[in-house]
Amino acid sequence: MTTQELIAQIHKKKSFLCVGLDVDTDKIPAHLLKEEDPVFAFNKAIIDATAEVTVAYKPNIAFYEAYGIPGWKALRKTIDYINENYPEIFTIADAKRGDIGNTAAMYARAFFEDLGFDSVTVAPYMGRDSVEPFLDFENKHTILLALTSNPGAFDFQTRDLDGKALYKRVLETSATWKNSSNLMYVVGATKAEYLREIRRIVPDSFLLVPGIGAQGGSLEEVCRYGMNENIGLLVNSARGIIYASGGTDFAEAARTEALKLQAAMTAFITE
Ligand SMILES: O=c1ccn([C@@H]2O[C@H](COP(=O)(O)O)[C@@H](O)[C@H]2O)c(=O)[nH]1
Repeated sequence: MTTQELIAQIHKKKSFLCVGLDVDTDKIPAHLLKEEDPVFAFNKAIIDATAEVTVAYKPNIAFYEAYGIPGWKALRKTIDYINENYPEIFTIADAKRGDIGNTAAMYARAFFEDLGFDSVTVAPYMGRDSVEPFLDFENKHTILLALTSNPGAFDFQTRDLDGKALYKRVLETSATWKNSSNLMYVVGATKAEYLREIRRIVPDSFLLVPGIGAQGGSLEEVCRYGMNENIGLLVNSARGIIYASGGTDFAEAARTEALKLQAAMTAFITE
């Protein structure tokens, strides 16, 4: 998907909501456990209930890898279901990969070519040659970890490197790489106060912002400091939406939560 198509969809749906599909079989409604593929059954119901107000889905790959081969099958069915039924929706493989160049190229093939995701999250710490193989793919997007939502972000990312915080070096340096227009960045909603500064460095890039809902980040602050003239944000919520109810009404409850977030987002979108 092109960035322009993503922007058009945001304006059409008046939403920049990304729903996280982080499926834990200990948390899904008990009646689904009788299904042949409970993870896919859960995702399908969540997707159908939320697609109208959602512009991106983000399965975190850990939640599929944890179930071995059945988990990978559920992931493939999920991405195929989205691509076949909701091709206008942007898909993110939250895999946080990063390795030497020839290995990175295989990760890129796995997520972009084989699975057919629009984007993948990548850790920047092995540097240019570990990221550029992802950037070679046209109309595919590499979402680099910049300033993450967890408390451990302060262990390294905000530390000084030659007079500048490491996360700022990541933003500045990556922007000089080949095909850097295919880059987006992860910035945690719990770090909203950094967004003004981040926007000075990457004014035009899309930011994937996890950390509202269960992690306590503020949507209002993210919008106030992080929005650019193309909106430029994909705000993710997983647990706050997909586990809104543990009963048979789980999909309806997820839709209600997604609608609440979309309504809050709409207020920030000016035509
Ligand atoms: O900095 C980061 C990077 C990624 N994540 C991921 O986003 C979701 C958040 O889920 P919630 O349930 O809405 O908290 C999850 O997949 C994380 O691994 C993040 O939280 N922070």
